[in-house]
Amino acid sequence: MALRAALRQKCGLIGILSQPSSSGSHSRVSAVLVSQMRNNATSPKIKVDFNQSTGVAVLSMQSPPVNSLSLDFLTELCISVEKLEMDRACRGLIITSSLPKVFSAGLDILEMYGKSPERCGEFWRAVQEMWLKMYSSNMVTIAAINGSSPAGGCLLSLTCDYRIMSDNPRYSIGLNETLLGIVAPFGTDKNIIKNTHTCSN
Ligand SMILES: CCCCC/C=C\C/C=C\C/C=C/C(=O)SCCNC(=O)CCNC(=O)[C@H](O)C(C)(C)COP(=O)(O)OP(=O)(O)OC[C@H]1O[C@@H](n2cnc3c(N)ncnc32)[C@H](O)[C@@H]1OP(=O)(O)O
Repeated sequence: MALRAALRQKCGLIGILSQPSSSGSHSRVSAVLVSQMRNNATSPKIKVDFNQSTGVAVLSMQSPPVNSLSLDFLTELCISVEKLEMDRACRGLIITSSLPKVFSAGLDILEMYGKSPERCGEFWRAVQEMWLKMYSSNMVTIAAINGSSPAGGCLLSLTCDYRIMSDNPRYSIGLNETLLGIVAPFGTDKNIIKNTHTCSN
C-alpha cells in the first residue's frame, strides 16, 4: 500500500518534471540506449537484478575502487534506469553498492582535471541527466546506502524517494564538495536531515 501511495504521489510529480527539455539533454542517453539495445551489450559497472514477482529491481553499483561517477559510469547508470523505466512491470528500484565500505565516492575527480571544455561539458550534462532522470523516475526509488557516500554519492541518494543508511560510524555522507570549491545549489541538502533513516549493518 505504502509503495502504491508513493508511486501515485510520484506520478503527479512526473507530469511536471518530464516535460520535453528544450536543451534536448535526454537525447544522448536515449541514443546510447538504442544502440546498446541493438548490440545487446551488458554493463560491467552496473548490475541489475529484477524480480518479476515483486516488481522491484535492485541496481548494484560495482565499479571499483569507489563507484566514482565518471562519464561512462553515469551513462551506464542512466541507461540501466531507462531500461527499467521502459519495463512497465518494474515499479520499484533499489540502488545500492556491491563494494565494501563505499556507496559512491561522488563525481570522478579525474573527470574534472585536464579535460577539454567539450569533455567537461559532456560530463556535467551527464551529471545533470543522472539526477533529473532519477528524480523524475516513475518508479519508487530507494537508496540503500551501505557505505560512505560523499558529495555526488550523496546527491545520487537525494534523488531517490527514500534513503536508508547502514548505521556504521565509519560511513559518512554529506555534501562536502564545497571543500573542492564545487557549490551545490541552495536546497539540495535539506532532505538528507529529514529523510535519511539508518539501520544496523
Ligand atoms: C538536486 C539537484 C542538485 C544538482 C546539483 C549539482 C551539482 C552539485 C552536487 C554535487 C557535486 C558533487 C561533486 C563531487 O562529487 S566531487 C567528488 C567529491 N568526492 C570526494 O571528495 C570523495 C573523496 N573520497 C573519499 O572520501 C574516500 O575515497 C572514500 C569514498 C570515503 C573511500 O575511502 P577508502 O579509504 O575506502 O578509499 P581511498 O580513499 O583509499 O580511495 C581508493 C581509490 O579511489 C580513488 N578515489 C576516491 N574518491 C574518488 C573520486 N571521487 N574520484 C576518483 N577517484 C577517487 C582514490 O584516489 C584511490 O585511488 P588510488 O589510485 O590511490 O588507489
